[in-house]
Amino acid sequence: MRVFFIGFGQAGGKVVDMFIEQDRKSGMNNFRGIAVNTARTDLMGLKNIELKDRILIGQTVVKGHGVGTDNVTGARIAADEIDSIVNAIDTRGTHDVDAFVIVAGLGGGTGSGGSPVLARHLKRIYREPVYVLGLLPAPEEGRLYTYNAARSLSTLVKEADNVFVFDNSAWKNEGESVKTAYSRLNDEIVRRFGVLFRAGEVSKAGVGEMVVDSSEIINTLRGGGITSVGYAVTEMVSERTKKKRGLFGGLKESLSKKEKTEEVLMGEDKSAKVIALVRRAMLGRLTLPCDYSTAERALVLVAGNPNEMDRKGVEKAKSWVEENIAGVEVRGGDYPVESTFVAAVVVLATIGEAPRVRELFEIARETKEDVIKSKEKRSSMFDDPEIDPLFE
Ligand SMILES: Nc1nc2c(ncn2[C@@H]2O[C@H](COP(=O)(O)OP(=O)(O)OP(=O)(O)O)[C@@H](O)[C@H]2O)c(=O)[nH]1
Repeated sequence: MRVFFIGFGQAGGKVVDMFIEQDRKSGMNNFRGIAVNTARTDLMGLKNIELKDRILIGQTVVKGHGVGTDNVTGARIAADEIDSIVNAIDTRGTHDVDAFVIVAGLGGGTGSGGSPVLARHLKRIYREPVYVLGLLPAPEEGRLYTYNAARSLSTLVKEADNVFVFDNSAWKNEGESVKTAYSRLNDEIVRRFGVLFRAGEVSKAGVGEMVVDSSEIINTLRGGGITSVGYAVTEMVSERTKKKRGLFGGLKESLSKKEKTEEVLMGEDKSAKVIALVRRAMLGRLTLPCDYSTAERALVLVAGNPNEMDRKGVEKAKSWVEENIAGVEVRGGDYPVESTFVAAVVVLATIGEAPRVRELFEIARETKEDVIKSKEKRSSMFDDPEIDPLFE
């Protein structure tokens, strides 16, 4: 899949910078990316996005210092400067792009407020789908972050074609602060979404048996709403690969009778391993912990060495996923890469129930009520008819 990333705000910029780095290292050149921010220093800190692709907005309003966690200002600045953002995207080239992915921390100001505005405009201008990868704040960051994230997320589900959610709090370790966890969390994000977004593109390892096309990813995400992604990885080198690579590698292709029997057993073994890997991906830690049985659609992607791929295994794993989600649409296939590792990605699309999202909205509702009450209290303190102001 050819993806155009837009990193909005500090967190979004950092994550997109890492996607670009990963893409460069893989030599595949599938990703294109720009960063948009109201803070000059955040843009200066990026390493892989070219200087000309770092767009500073809101200079006349915040003078390059960021919007200070005010996402209403973030949204206003994005709306005022939408032409220059879209222009930067256009200049970078969009003719061969399969999808746009906006990445943003939903708890802050610039990315939280700006990403729904940008999603709306991109959807109006382009035919390609517009997805958002939204990072949820940890509760310890305070109620303002939670309130911002709830407002941003509720707008994003209306404006974007689908929202991938990554919950920072689900991924930081017990006792660890979210700030010290960032680089580990970002590695996790880029690893799983990198495999997903690169699917369908021809890698050095060739073409897969059951190739996942970008249209399958797009169809999986068609239902909108929010989506969570599972991932698992294992080292999986069959005896045959080892033998081929080993001391006698290349000397003989014909296997003895005993070895042939072993191959058949290994075939089944490979299939069982693929199924186990996919189960681990879906039942393990998801980007957003959720009730997977409420997912409307799913995509199963197995990436690894073509020798270790097993069509039957992928098919059985897809059936297992189908039995466990609400809907019946499960797409999937393999994706060959030159590696001794095999990774499974399970996309649980259009989820109906995620406790963290419910909690986020609950806290946001209470926060709004508290803010209104304290405003009323403050204004009543000065609201004394006996005391005349100096002038009206
Ligand atoms: N996963 C992850 N989350 C981050 C990172 N940096 C910030 N966040 C989260 O993103 C939210 C804040 O968003 P930022 O991107 O820093 O804010 P911004 O969009 O630049 O907006 P302002 O700074 O208010 O102008 C918080 O909930 C942070 O926990 C990061 O590198 N990785």
